[in-house]
Amino acid sequence: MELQVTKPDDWHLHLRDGDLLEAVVLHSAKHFGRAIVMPNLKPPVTTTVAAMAYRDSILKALPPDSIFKPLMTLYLTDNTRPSEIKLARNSGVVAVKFYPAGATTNSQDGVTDIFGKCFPVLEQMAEQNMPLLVHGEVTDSSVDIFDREKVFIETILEPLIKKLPQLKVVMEHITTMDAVRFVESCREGYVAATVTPQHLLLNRNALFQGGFRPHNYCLPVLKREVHRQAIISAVISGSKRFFLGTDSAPHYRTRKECSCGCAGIFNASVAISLYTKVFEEAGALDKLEAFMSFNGPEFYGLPRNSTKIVLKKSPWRVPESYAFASGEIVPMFTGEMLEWLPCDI
Ligand SMILES: NC(=O)N[C@@H](CC(=O)O)C(=O)O
Ligand SMILES: [Zn+2]
Ligand SMILES: [Zn+2]
Repeated sequence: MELQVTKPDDWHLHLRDGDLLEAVVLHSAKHFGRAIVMPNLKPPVTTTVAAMAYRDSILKALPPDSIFKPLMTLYLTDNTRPSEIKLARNSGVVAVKFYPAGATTNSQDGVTDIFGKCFPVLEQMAEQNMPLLVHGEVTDSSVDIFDREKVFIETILEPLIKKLPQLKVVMEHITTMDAVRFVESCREGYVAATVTPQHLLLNRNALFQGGFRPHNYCLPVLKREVHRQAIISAVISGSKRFFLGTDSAPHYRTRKECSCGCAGIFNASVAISLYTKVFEEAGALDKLEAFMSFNGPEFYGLPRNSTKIVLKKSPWRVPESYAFASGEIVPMFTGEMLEWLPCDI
């Protein structure tokens, strides 16, 4: 069996820099046309100048014949100025990322009060039609880690959208039925969400299957089965509000398997196979192409990719790990068999 689809894009991706960038970028460039590249480097990409330099280093890490296009983002801080947004827009930066300070990997320079100092920046973004990409979790240590997305929606996102209804917002890597309901309740074309393979295929039991599984640890953390089911229903509904964002977030094996392991799952090499598995198992392969290749560009006001890929039903085994001179990276579904193989035409 074969399925032809328009080449997908990845609307949420971590490419890192230095050795790690060189190690992972080809996995994304192989099957995705474009990717929104997250700015949570050390130090973070807070200026247009830094975003352009980062873009250059990504392009340099690609083979000369690659047509993969990195779409750049800025990391919002309490000190970002409205003038930086204008500059970013004019330089081709596509979005601004809002990390609540302390919410996830390399977020310590993130925002402490979105309704305070950042507000003029958000107004400028709404004016420039620049989307705000959100890591939607509160950081309050009194809020249970499994409730942080829900509380973020209630205390930050709902009031934010009320105050600035013209601002485009993407709720990244949604994990709960609360997020699904929230996104569905907002104005189409203004609020959307990315969905990862891990939040479609794994519930929180996957963190503790026969022992602790650090390679299934990401943020927002995996949730209960009811939430996973709600996210599947959302993506197979055909709604334009949901689109592909892998959140592929590589960390070396030594940084995952240790006493304080990093959050993040590397899935760039398996993502298309895994999304296809989800849609096939839900009997919704007819909705896969819009989710992978149409809804994202439409939200961002970009054209669809003009080339196609083929998904072949041809079983293959996911490597146990990818070894590089700089270290080893363990992919999602390590060592397991997958049914669908994405191929270029
Ligand atoms: N998802 C993760 O668990 N980690 C991401 C950060 C993020 O997307 O929140 C990372 O950069 O490692
Ligand atoms: Zn995040
Ligand atoms: Zn991410």
